[in-house]
Parts: sequence; C-alpha cells; structure tokens
Amino acid sequence: ASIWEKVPMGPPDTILGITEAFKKDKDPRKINLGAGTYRDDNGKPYVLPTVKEAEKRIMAKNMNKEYAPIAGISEFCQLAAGFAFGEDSPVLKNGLNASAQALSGTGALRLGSAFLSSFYPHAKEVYLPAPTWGNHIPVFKHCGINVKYYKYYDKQTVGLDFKGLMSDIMGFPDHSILLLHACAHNPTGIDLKPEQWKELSALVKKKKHFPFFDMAYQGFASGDPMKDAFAVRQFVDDGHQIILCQSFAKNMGLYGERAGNFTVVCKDKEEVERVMSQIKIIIRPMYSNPPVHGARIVLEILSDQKLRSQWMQEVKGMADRIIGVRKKLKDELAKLGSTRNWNHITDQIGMFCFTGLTPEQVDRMAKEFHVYLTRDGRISVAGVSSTNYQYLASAMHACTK
Ligand SMILES: Cc1[nH+]cc(COP(=O)(O)O)c(/C=N/[C@@H](CC(=O)O)C(=O)O)c1O
Repeated sequence: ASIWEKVPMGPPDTILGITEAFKKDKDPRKINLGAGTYRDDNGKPYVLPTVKEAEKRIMAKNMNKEYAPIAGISEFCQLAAGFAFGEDSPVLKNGLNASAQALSGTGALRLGSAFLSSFYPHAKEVYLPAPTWGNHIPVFKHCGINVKYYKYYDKQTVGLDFKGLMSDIMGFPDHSILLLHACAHNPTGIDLKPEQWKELSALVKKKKHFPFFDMAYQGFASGDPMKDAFAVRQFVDDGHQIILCQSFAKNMGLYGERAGNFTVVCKDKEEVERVMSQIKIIIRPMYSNPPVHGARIVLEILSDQKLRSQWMQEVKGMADRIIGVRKKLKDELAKLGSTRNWNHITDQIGMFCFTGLTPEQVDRMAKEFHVYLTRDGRISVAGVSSTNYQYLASAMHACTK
C-alpha cells in the first residue's frame, strides 16, 4: 500500500478550474469568461508595449541573477508604494511604509495574513465582503485567521448594500480586521462611491477597526490609477495605519511574473524597522526572497516618466475596451428582446460583471453554449470581444428568458 493512499482528491479551484474545463471543450464557439486575465479584442493575451520596452532595457543592462534581498528590490517597493499612496504622501515623505516585494497580490495577502496571525493584538479573525474573491478565504484560514463576512452585495438591486455594510461594521466588536477591495470589487464589480468611502473611514476610525486593503486592479477599474487609489489615500489621510496588498498582474499584464508589493503603514521610522524585521522573518522560511524579473520591469516603467505615462495610456486602453464591450453586451441583450434589467452590466466597473445568473443557468451556459464562467455568475468582461459579444448575449438571453 502507498504511504499516500489516504490523500483525498481535492476539488478544482473555482476560478482557475474553469480554464481547465474550457481547454477541454472542442466547440469553436467556446468562450472563456472564467479567470480575471485581460484579453485583447482578438481574445489574445496582451503583453503591454511598455513591458516589452522595459524588458529590452533590462536585457541591455546585462544584469546578474543574484538573490534579491529577502524583502525584495527596495526601489521597486518604494515606487510601488508611491504609486498607491501618491509620491507626495506623508507616508512616503516620512518613510512610514514598511514595504516588501511580494509574490504578486496573492503573496502580499499571504504575508499580511501571516503578519496579522503573529502580531495582531486583538481577535485574529477577518471580515470579508459577501461575496469576495474565493481565494481570500484560504489565504486567511491557512494562517489560522478565522473568516467572517460583512454585507456587501444586494441581490435585489444587484448593487451595493451600503446600509447593511455600515450596520454590520458598526455592530462588529471594536478592533475588527476588515478586508476592503480598494477598487474593482471581485466578483461583483460594484465599488463604494467616494462619499461612501469617507463615511466608512469615519466609522472604522470610531470603531478602531483595522483596514486591510487588497488593491489588485489599480488603474484597471476607471482607467485612472489615481482615481482607483481614492479609498486607500482617503483612509491614510484619515490617519488609519492600513495594510496594503498590491498586484501588478492585471494593470501591467505581469500575471506570470508574480510582481506584487506588501505594505504596513507604521507610526514612525522605529516602528518600520521592527515591522520590517518581522516581515523578513516571515518571508525567509516561506520562499527566502522574491523573483527579480517582474520587479525589474515594474521598476523600469515606474521610474521613467515617459514610459510611465505611456503605460498609463495602455492601462486606460484596457479599461476602456472593457467599458466599451460592457455597453455592446447590454445593448445586444436588449436587441434580442430580453426583458431583464441588465443595467448592472454597465454600472459595474473593472474586470468583472456579476451577471445574476444562477448556478444552474451557469451550467447551461457551459453545457449548451460552451460559454465558461464561474458558478457565482461572474464573467470576466475581458474575455468578451467585438467578435463574440453577440453569441454571448444570445446564450445569456436563452438561459435567462
Ligand atoms: C481581489 C483580488 N486580489 C488578489 C488577486 C491575486 O492576483 P495575483 O495574480 O496573485 O496578483 C486577485 C486575482 N484574481 C483573478 C485571478 C485569480 O483568481 O488568481 C480572478 O479573480 O480571476 C483578485 O481578484
């Protein structure tokens, strides 16, 4: 008998497992709306021109392949933090950010969970929005942090349940940890408005809650990275010492390079030293030090004004393509005679559209129409193009009329 005979078969990942099913489907009409990865209008992955330019410059430098420091390439961390908080933010000016390079957004979330698990001085449980990105749950649970939820999505209005959110957050015990999607909420695509972020910030202050921000789509939501950082900057301006997890997977198309940044905002430089020392103690036995290539690409782009502004145009181009195809899809559904209200398709923002399709309807979309999306009804709008939106609309109409 094998030593591993007791190992059970685990379920496929709810998101990445969709792509596996899509790959097996041989029907030419098939469409993959599962994983949140950008596709151009021909349905192809998109390597940004500024990324290619940055790689050319890196190659020309004939750099070595030595280990990065445990906390990564510090210039990358500073530029990434500046991109989020604003170059002129007091956090950067006064050196209050304990920032470490992470294995993309997931890696930053993992560092945050491990850090909280060891050092958070109050209840080690985190409140997640209902619903949230599926991977948030194990990222916290694997670090011994219990997960609970706050009201977020309102099924009736297919919108934000702000009242429910605020009353939940008012009701939680003081010093609760709140996970907040900074922009482009996944899976709903529904974000708080600036006024609502301000109200939430004041309540979080009153309740002494801990804001744990996940910003995986800065620039991808509105097309304007500064606008997308509003919530993070508002909370810091209001004096919250947040944790921030950043990903460059989507806004720079660096999915497989795993370029991310993890920041704990501290009270003073001495605290930064203590916090950084513990972050390094977490990283060293986890993966020792991060990969250098992705961070070098981000560094090249963010440190060169010309490349940076060209990159901003490319991010805006991606966001605009998605916004454009949302409108085409909604109009096509109306053209097909759908009597359902599909306003949420264009009201929502970022990579995803929370369609409202039931799990059974999602199953039909795959079986009968070869359209693949996650069972919660989320579609990655990036997978929709001017050549497949009509077929998609006909499938959605057929499954929902
Ligand atoms: C909210 C959120 N946070 C973090 C990540 C992590 O991305 P990373 O590649 O580690 O930087 C993702 C990825 N979401 C898409 C891909 C995935 O599930 O991994 C998705 O929801 O499809 C998120 O949607």
